[in-house]
Amino acid sequence: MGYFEGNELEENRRHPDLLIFDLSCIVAATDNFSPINKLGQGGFGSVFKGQLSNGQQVAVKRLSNSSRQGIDEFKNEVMLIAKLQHRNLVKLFGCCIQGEEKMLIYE
Ligand SMILES: Nc1ncnc2c1ncn2[C@@H]1O[C@H](COP(=O)(O)OP(=O)(O)OP(=O)(O)O)[C@@H](O)[C@H]1O
Repeated sequence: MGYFEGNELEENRRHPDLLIFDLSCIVAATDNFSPINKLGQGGFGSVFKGQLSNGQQVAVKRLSNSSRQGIDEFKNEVMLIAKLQHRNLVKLFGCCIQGEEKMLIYE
């Protein structure tokens, strides 16, 4: 929770469905970011297909180390997308921030 403090924590409370995923859970879901599971590549980094232990299919957007995007931009994207829920947009399930790893978990 260290990254989500003050106003951000308040935002997080308004979006109780937004989950903070454990890195080990994402590693297991994507078979350690196996190239076989790669869905595509964006400006932010690679996107991987994954399956959570409960069977839920997810898309994991992994910030590449070479990306210039920092923790502030990452937090902005999480908070912004969380507010942009719409039937025509993929749902943001949550994020994972652990060490150098920053990821967005979408439907
Ligand atoms: N939720 C998802 N489900 C299935 N495939 C996805 C999903 N999100 C992204 N992808 C795949 O990954 C690719 C890259 O997605 P991403 O959103 O990172 O890139 P972008 O929006 O094209 O670029 P940028 O990050 O510069 O805005 C997409 O073109 C798509 O093929």
